[in-house]
Amino acid sequence: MTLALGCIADDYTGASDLANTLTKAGLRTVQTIGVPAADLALPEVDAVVVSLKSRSIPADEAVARSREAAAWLNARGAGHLLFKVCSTFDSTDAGNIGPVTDALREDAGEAIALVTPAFPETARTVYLGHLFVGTVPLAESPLKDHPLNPMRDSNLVRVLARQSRGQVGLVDLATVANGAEAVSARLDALAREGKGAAIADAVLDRDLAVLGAAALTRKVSTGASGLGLGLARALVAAGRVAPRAAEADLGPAIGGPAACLAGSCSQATLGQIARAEAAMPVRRLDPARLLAGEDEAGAALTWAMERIGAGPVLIASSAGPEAVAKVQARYGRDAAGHAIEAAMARIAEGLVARGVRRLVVAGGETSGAVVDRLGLPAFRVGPEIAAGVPVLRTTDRDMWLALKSGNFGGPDFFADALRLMP
Ligand SMILES: Nc1ncnc2c1ncn2[C@@H]1O[C@H](COP(=O)(O)OP(=O)(O)O)[C@@H](O)[C@H]1O
Ligand SMILES: O=C(O)[C@@H](O)C(=O)COP(=O)(O)O
Repeated sequence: MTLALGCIADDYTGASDLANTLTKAGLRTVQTIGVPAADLALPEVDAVVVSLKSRSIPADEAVARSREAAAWLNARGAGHLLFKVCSTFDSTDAGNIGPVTDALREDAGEAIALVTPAFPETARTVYLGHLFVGTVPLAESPLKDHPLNPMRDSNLVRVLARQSRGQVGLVDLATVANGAEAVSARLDALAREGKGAAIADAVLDRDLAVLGAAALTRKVSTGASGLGLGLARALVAAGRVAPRAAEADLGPAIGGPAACLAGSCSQATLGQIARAEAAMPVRRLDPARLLAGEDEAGAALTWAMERIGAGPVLIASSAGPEAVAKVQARYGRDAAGHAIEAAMARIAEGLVARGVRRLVVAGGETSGAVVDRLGLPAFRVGPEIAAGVPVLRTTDRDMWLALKSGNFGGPDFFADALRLMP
């Protein structure tokens, strides 16, 4: 298998978002969980997205895992490596976007990497290096209150510079408007000035096509699904991939009980949980009881099993910024996050042990904890539920999943997802 595109995603929901974008653009794509075993049987594909859970771990560990993934992808002939990060640039001043980009770029012998989280389809645009989420700058968006990585600076040149060893430059929209050659020339000029990375502006899909073509002339780039779309279009335009329609049939219906788990505290997910109350029973975990050592997970599982015969159920830990701040002040940010993720993973394991084969999970870290606990090796990509969220089918057993980035999906996301998981 020779890969046209090798991708390393820093979380599992981000990986399925990218796999969805690449599939829609005509690339046969598989999403693996972690760096695959050497003997993992994979279908013939154009792109592999290796999902890591490396967004919120120490930078040196994120670098080591990303290098392992790069080695696996390079061994399969990956023509270009895309490091997939969040379209809201979720990270802290300690990393990990800068350190991983630096490491992958240096290993590939490149002087500079193009970096852009722009993803216009989900209203993430970058202008003069400033990231906008919808109509507001990143630092005024709900991401300012993210439980793990509050984003309080919209200027990504500054944000990335704080995480990087070298300096960071800008490829502005006026340059992007002049086409891929102009972008490449600007990258060369910035590299001569000693810059190791450059944030690239993009506000429309056509800007992504330009950035994809420019990125493809180098071995490594960093971005969200938007850059994935640009790279996919460039690969097709260059004749390096023959585009194909997405697989229509991922296998027979599975049926049986279905459940949803939500650990994201994003505004979008909070609204989706509120809407789900009209459609299914909803159980809210009490983080304070859970962190005090009470068996909240066991109680939620018992609650679920009493109801699941009658239809899907939703279990959520999600809470608004004030409640999250209270829990974090008492137990610590990371300890609280990890304990809640572990409880969600335990609930998922219990549900699957009791026959659930249709599972929707909201939240990147939450999805990572759940999928790791279930030991799922890889997914094939099915139909799109909402922008950035596909239905997934496990490759080693009959199970449907949807891994939803906290911020994505329409108001009725949970019901929308279950409708596409027969
Ligand atoms: N009520 C809560 N209080 C504090 N932290 C929470 C609460 N509910 C969930 N969390 C934690 O918040 C984090 C949410 O991150 P994640 O699952 O990646 O969602 P998103 O996709 O919105 O980023 C997780 O670590 C989760 O365990
Ligand atoms: O690029 C995006 O916005 C998503 O693909 C993504 O990475 C979201 O991360 P979470 O919100 O943590 O799920």
